[in-house]
Amino acid sequence: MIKRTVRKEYLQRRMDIPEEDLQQQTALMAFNFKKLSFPPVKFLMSFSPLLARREFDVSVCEDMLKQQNPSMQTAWPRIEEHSSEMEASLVQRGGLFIKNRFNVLEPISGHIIEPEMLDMIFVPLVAFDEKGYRIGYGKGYYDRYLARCRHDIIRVGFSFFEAVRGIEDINQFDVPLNFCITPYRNYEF
Ligand SMILES: Nc1nc2c(c(=O)[nH]1)N(C=O)[C@@H](CNc1ccc(C(=O)N[C@@H](CCC(=O)O)C(=O)O)cc1)CN2
Ligand SMILES: Nc1ncnc2c1ncn2[C@@H]1O[C@H](COP(=O)(O)OP(=O)(O)OP(=O)(O)O)[C@@H](O)[C@H]1O
Repeated sequence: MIKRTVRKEYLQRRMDIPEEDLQQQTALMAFNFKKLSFPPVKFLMSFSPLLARREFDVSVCEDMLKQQNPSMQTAWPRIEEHSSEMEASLVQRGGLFIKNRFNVLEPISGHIIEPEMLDMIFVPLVAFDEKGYRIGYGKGYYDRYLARCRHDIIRVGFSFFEAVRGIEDINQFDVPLNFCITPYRNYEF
């Protein structure tokens, strides 16, 4: 299947999940995330989920990582006005967030850190395949950003659904995940 077809199908499947199942699956995914062990994480880039579009709520997983890495600092993506670039903005507790043009909450204060600083990144996705390639909303923000990160950054995705068999139109810009957490299992690529 090609990205466009998979994107459409999985966005719809996500919207069709009943609310009570969503909560249960979120709990299972947090439980699965907890089973993984990672090297020390000093800087994490998380994301503010678009709950209306049924993105996975990463906050519990952020808290788990913070417990394991008490000095960890968390950054959130801030998109640029006139390009398809984004930056990691480091925010302290109580920092202010405001909705951007895609309705995503992003920090208005905080300072931008270099992508090379990040040890781990939670990557939003619509679907992923058996090799760890992911599909987002199709704007390429994450592929552009991941190209600027260290090669050993740990890329973690979360999906309510299992991997699709294979995405046909993968290109040289697509950066695969290292892990994808689903309610049923953890994938490691
Ligand atoms: N929670 C979250 N934060 C994120 C992303 C994301 O996918 N999820 N991004 C990942 O890139 C970046 C923001 N980019 C986004 C790009 C498109 C849409 C989106 O909803 N697109 C609509 C079309 C909207 C339009 O064109 O006006 C769509 O797909 O229907 C959302 C975020 C950075 N932050
Ligand atoms: N590193 C890059 N440099 C230049 N263009 C890029 C880069 N990465 C992706 N693109 C372009 O961005 C567009 C969107 O890519 P793609 O369809 O893979 O997005 P996506 O992975 O679904 O979205 P996202 O990364 O925002 O979640 C494509 O036209 C792709 O060629």
